[in-house]
Amino acid sequence: MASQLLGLAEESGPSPRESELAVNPFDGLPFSSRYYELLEQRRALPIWAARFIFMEQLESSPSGVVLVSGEPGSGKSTQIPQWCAEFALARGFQEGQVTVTQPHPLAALSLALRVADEMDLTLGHEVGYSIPQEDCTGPDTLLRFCWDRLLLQEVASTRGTGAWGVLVLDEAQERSVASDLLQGLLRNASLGNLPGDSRVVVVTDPALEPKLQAFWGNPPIVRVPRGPGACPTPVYRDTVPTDRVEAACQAVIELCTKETPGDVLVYLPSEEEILLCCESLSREVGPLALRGPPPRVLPLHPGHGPAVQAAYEDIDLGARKVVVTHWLADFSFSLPSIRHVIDSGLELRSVYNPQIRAESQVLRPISKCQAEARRLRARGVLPGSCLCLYPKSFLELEAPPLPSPRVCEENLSPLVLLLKRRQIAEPGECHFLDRPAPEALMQALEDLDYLAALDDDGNLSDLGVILSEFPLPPELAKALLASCEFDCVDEMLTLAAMLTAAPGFTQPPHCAEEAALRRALEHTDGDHSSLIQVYEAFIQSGADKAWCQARGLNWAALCQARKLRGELLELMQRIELPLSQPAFGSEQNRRNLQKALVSGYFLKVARDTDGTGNYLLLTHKHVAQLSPYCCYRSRRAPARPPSWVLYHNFSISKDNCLSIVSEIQPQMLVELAPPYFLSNLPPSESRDLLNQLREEMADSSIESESPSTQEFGDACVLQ
Ligand SMILES: Nc1ncnc2c1ncn2[C@@H]1O[C@H](COP(=O)(O)OP(=O)(O)OP(=O)(O)O)[C@@H](O)[C@H]1O
Repeated sequence: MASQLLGLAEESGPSPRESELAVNPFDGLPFSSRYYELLEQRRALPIWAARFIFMEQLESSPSGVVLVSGEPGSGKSTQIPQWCAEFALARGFQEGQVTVTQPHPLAALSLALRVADEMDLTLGHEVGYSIPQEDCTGPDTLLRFCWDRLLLQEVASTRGTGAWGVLVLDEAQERSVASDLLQGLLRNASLGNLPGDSRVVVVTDPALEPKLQAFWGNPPIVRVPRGPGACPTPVYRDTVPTDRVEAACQAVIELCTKETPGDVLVYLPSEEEILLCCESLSREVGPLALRGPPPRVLPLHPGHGPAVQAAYEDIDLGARKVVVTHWLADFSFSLPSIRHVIDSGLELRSVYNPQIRAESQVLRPISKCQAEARRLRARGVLPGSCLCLYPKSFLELEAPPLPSPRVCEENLSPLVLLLKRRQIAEPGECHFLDRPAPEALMQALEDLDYLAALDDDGNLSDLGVILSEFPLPPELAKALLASCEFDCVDEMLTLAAMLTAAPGFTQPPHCAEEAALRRALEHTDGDHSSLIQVYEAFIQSGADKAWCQARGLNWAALCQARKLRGELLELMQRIELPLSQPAFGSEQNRRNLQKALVSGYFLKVARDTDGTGNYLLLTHKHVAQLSPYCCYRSRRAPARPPSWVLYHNFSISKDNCLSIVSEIQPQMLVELAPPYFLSNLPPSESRDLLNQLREEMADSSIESESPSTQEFGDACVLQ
């Protein structure tokens, strides 16, 4: 037994005198008093009772796989990684470090902070984390928390060591694409870098246990016993409120005025509603005549960044915390002080439709498993409450039992590119927990083929190999590669970072002054150039937060874009791609940028056929409008909207809109898109126009090598 070998302080529970002598086996330093303070809390977690059995199963599992199943908050995410580290330490870390995956980057960061504290080790040294644009690990890191998508990217590309002694796949019930795929690959033993005597621990909510048990072929299961304390019986509303934010605010105020003790957790469907609710509560709870200090209202969603950690802190002792969140806190972020839950029963999720290559924001009931997880958040020794802002029949009739597998709801092109990368598996053959729809896989293969990422045999081409190195959607990676050819790498790097970090305006300006400041950042060439202009102005401002606030820009997202840009630049230098000097603003640069963009985004082109602002998408007969934040709509004296546009996103939710849009010339499309893509377009007036243009351009290039065809002629190297 690993822990017996180590004789860890946890086993014996030393007296204060003994504790002065106990030494942390991971860094050789004496344990601090904080370690013992946290050890008391750890011992009180339900999972502590399963410690012995877990260590035994980890040691002796015939397949090397152990399944851990337990309710939210029972201590799985914080304790299992530490026990795995003890196991690996007893074996001298011969097989490599312990890697723990999380489906949300913020959860990986937050857990690394907590576990480093509990283990009395230094974050960034023995315990680290890897999330987008932040690698807080070092050569001494023994235990790493990692966003699951990053790990998948690491094992598929040449980045990272890829070796681990124990791999913990946490929160399997969330069904992220990366977690499902990693399980499929491990199950097939398709990962060449899987070391000989390594272990895999899959951690889940009990609701997914039977499915995982069958998938993994009956591995040993460690079931975490139920914790002490009662779980409140949910109280249901008779109807679903028309204004969820208002209903949630009123319920919080009622709890506050009744002075019912305990922190409150509010679940709303979207980030937008979380922000509205926080604003409204901050206004309304201040004037309440309460005995203690006013409640602290805290948002908990990905856009709030590392500040979400405040939900765990007790800065203002005695002040009630009201944490407003969404699906992010269904299974992650166990806050022990919560006693009251207010649940809207809904979630807003982005769902991809491969047939029309569009994202839609779908407002839907949460699964029964999520509803139960939310209710369990109010469990505790003190009496709690769970108010459901919907009738009991609502979820009984409409909700699925488990969260939907994301592999059935996301664009699979990046996934297929990764699978093809190390010939890990043919996407059609990979062992998925739930198979994605065949048409979704077909669309992904078709798109990769159009992007020239595949060769004639359907394997990854040389270009495809380079594309797979980038942590970007394939079309954006292609545009970045094309920028090497068209001498606009500097600008495209900025654009790739800005499109990924998405720091654009998402709310209307608050006042005339803000609107004027925003207008000054708009570029006549379209939204893509505006994004570059915003980034450059942000850097010139010295990355100033107040500068961003005055313009309604997300400062944290812009900082993230700056980091990502640096990361992409480093990657390009490492794989020795040619770079080019900045030239933003020149006419030549303008054209080059358009060419690079069209090279990657030719699949996302639309045409306004009659000047009314109704755009017909080229790849299928769908009509869309420009987003309200598009620069062509906010111009003071709008000229006729551009006829041909290239867009970054098409969303078919409430607004059916194209966002991040720039004008293009159809000639450029004819030159830069693969000819068979144009031939395969569904019949339309636009396709006829393009084919006509192609013939004319072919004729004129035979007659004379005109400057324009010469200019486009060098463009097909990447096809
Ligand atoms: N980031 C953190 N900061 C401070 N304390 C934390 C943090 N994460 C967890 N804890 C503490 O550890 C306890 C156990 O949480 P843990 O995340 O291990 O449970 P879990 O079973 O994994 O639940 P979930 O499935 O919700 O993640 C919490 O009740 C809380 O006291």
